[in-house]
Amino acid sequence: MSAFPEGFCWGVATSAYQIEGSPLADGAGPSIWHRFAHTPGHIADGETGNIACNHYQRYLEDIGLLHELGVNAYRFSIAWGRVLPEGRGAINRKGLGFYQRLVDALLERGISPVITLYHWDLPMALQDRGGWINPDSPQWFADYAEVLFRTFADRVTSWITINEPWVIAVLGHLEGRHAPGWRDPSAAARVGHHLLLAHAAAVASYRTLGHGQIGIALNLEPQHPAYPKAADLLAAQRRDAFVNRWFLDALFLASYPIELAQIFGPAWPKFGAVALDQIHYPGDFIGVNYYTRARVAAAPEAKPLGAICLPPPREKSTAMGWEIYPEGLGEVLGWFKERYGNPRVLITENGAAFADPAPCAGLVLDPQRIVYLRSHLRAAAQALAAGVDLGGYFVWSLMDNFEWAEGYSKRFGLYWVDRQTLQRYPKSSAHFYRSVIATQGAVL
Ligand SMILES: CO[C@H](O)c1c[n+]2c([nH]1)[C@H](O)[C@@H](O)[C@H](O)[C@H]2CO
Repeated sequence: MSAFPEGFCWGVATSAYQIEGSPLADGAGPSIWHRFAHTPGHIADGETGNIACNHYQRYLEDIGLLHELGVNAYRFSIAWGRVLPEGRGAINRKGLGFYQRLVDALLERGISPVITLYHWDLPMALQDRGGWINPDSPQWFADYAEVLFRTFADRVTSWITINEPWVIAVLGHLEGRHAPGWRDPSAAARVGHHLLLAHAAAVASYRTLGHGQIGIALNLEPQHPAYPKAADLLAAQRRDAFVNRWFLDALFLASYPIELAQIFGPAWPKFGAVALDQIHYPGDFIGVNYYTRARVAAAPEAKPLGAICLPPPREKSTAMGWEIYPEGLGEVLGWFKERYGNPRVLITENGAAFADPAPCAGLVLDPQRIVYLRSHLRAAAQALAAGVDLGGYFVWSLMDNFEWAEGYSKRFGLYWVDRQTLQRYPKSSAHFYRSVIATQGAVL
């Protein structure tokens, strides 16, 4: 019996800097990840996205892999700097042309493009104007989005404005682990707000230019007390406000959790009612990027949250050290039905990195990933049966790629990529996912 309805959106996801390579080809302007990766000490093994998976040259081959999987959708991002090398102003027709060829080739194969406008690779030229702390950044983004809405108005009907504003604000501007590598609480708070304003401006623009659906993708992670202690419960609630409700409440309730002013202290801006009303723009769907949960223990010395996350037992961990916890996907999906008016939800990322073996006779055996995907797909099916308005599921990722600060050491793909030859090899999880799609989940 099929666990998912006819018309369910089955896809895989990637992002430009992680797979394309050729970051400066055909007039493209460099991104902040080009600069960050080329700065020694930021990326494991000193790797960069200069080559990545060379998708910029091999995109037709990769569309062949999508066809082999039987997906009906493909989520990818557009590199802003390929289209607008200076981030604003003159359009680089060669850069835009790559994405036009990619979209047309997808459509020829009956695969719906789901385009992420921004997956972390801000043009360096805009970073040199302050980047996302600049109050003009929402307009920069809306102008860039308009170029793409007009270019693809007749062909693309599913858009994601921004991938994981929390990661951009926190990893990029508070912890400094991602580009642009800042460690500034005030900047992080303002970046988060400007990203929400940018999302709202792009949604408003799409309402006049497009006739499809547009949303945002959030990284969401249940925060559970490590032990049945009041202090751990309070720490988990604080971290839930910081990781999850910061953007969920802003988008759906037009308010920031009160904990954020306590967490950020004087670095938290005094947002007025107008500013809060401007960020109340969830769009047509919400994208959920789900990987794991956190087990939170109180730690007064661990400023500013007063909380730490305990590592999961090794036998329940992925190669990233993240706990394998499929129940958490059902919990997160339930939030939308219980708290936020049951909007349309897409699982825009779900997957895992494991220490995959090298190919043998052209196939990589990855049983752990099959177990991971099966358990999470079952959780998604249960949420759907419980009334969550779930419209689709995207595996992260199509193929092994540049895993940001981890370089190429962490493999999330359904296809294994030989780092010497860039040859793609199917993993057994690709065959599993193909069977899930072909049976609408009946094999789960
Ligand atoms: C806590 O995980 C985040 O939700 C998350 C995990 N991931 C992401 N966000 C990003 O959207 C991808 O670019 C990463 O490659 C992928 C795997 O790390």
